[in-house]
Amino acid sequence: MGLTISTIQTRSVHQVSTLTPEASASAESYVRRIYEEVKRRDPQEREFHQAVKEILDSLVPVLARHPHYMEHAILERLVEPERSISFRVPWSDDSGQIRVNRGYRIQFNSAIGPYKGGIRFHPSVYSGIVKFLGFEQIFKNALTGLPIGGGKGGADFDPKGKSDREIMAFAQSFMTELYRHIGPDTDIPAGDIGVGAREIGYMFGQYKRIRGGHEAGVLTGKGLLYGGSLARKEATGYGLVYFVQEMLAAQGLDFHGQSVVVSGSGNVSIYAMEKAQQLGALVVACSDSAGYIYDPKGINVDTVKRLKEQDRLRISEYVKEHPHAVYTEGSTAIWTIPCQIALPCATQNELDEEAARTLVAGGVKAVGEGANMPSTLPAIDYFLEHGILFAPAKAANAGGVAVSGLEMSQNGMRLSWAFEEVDERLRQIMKNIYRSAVRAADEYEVPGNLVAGANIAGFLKVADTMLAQGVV
Ligand SMILES: NC(=O)C1=CN([C@@H]2O[C@H](COP(=O)(O)OP(=O)(O)OC[C@H]3O[C@@H](n4cnc5c(N)ncnc54)[C@H](O)[C@@H]3O)[C@@H](O)[C@H]2O)C=CC1
Ligand SMILES: O=C(O)CCC(=O)C(=O)O
Repeated sequence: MGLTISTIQTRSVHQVSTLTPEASASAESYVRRIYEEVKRRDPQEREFHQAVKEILDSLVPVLARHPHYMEHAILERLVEPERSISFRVPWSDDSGQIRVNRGYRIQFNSAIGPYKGGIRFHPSVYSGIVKFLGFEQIFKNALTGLPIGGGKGGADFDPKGKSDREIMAFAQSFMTELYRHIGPDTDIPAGDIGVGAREIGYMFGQYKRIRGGHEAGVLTGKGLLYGGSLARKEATGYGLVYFVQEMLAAQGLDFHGQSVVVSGSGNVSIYAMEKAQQLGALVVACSDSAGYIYDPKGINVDTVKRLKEQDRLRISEYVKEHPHAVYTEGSTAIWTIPCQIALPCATQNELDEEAARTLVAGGVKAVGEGANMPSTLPAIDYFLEHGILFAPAKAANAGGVAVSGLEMSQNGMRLSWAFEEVDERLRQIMKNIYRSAVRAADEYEVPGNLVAGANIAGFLKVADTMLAQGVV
């Protein structure tokens, strides 16, 4: 079915017809000043600058219409974490050698609830990555409608090639410092890249050992045997597809019969592929950091699950079992495969402007971000300018943290909901997020621009709460 979006959009939404030029100019110069100050303070934190810029560009019409947010220095306060913790993580490897990594927890904003956000173990982790992720989490968590603030953590530890014992030693040492900063009512970490049920299990065990008792609600993404929620594992990927489903439905489209490319082959990617296939899509490609596989018959998700979740092998192994599929070295070339729906689910900045041009030339109709900040700012602009339906990460991948919120509720009530019940709540939350983003985009006269809509809707909730709580 054909698809057109009548107005040309970009991320920057500076022209709002109902505002005076003076109000817009004053808001623009204010956000420019904030952005320059963020860069001056921490010049090396490029990913954080990018995340801040995306939000600030969206907020110009809000600030122009409601200058009291400027008067109360809401943005100055929002871009500064409430607390940044960085710590030493010593551990010994299987040869007995002592190694040292750096751990982080950024407690960014607790206006609407306790800090909530995942932990990433990856060699690229540094303050700029943890801060961008924590900053995104503030607005994403607000969009879920649940009472959770924004935080994020991680370490520059590389889990690749490590034995199970080494992973446990690292996770225990990480928690031996982290435990004093977290708790079911203060800060509730979960997984992210390199941190899944295994790592959460080791961290939970260590927390319990240090603290005594069984505070189930201190971590989410736990195993089902000790307080985990059904459907948390599936939640980010399924939620992404539910969000894109809403976005497609508004244009009279659906997943059925569409060819889909999904980057990554981790937690988000696997369950995005599974749900897209359940809805009748043909998922033809996925990747890992080394390369991608193309399977014209449709990716066998059970094989990917076994290779990645169980055997922890490279995606290149897939072609041994499915010889009609093709493996290609180099992960970013996955975007050269023509598709109708692209779901970047691997990592930040994995989809640049050149990839966006290639996807548009190949006939892409919709892009849904499963990873955090997977598209560069020029790539987002290119999609919006070319009328591509674009589901931004902080709205589209909010299903994971939303079900984490539901896991906290179940832990608090000491009960466990059925898979179908959690899945249905997730579906409803994703619908609500989509509607809030559409409504905010309409209200600020950028209809169809879900980047601006999601940023504005998330911001308003946090900003109004901060106003209500005074200067803290
Ligand atoms: N796990 C969750 O619930 C949520 C995760 N996210 C985001 O989704 C993304 C993926 O996270 P998970 O699936 O949890 O991690 P994961 O560790 O389970 O999987 C990450 C996948 O991405 C691949 N990858 C890493 N770098 C890559 C690269 N440069 N090119 C291609 N593939 C690459 C890895 O090989 C792996 O297959 C991250 O951006 C994360 O922040 C967002 C919301 C929730
Ligand atoms: O489930 C959570 O608390 C964290 C999810 C997360 O890290 C994310 O939304 O990026």
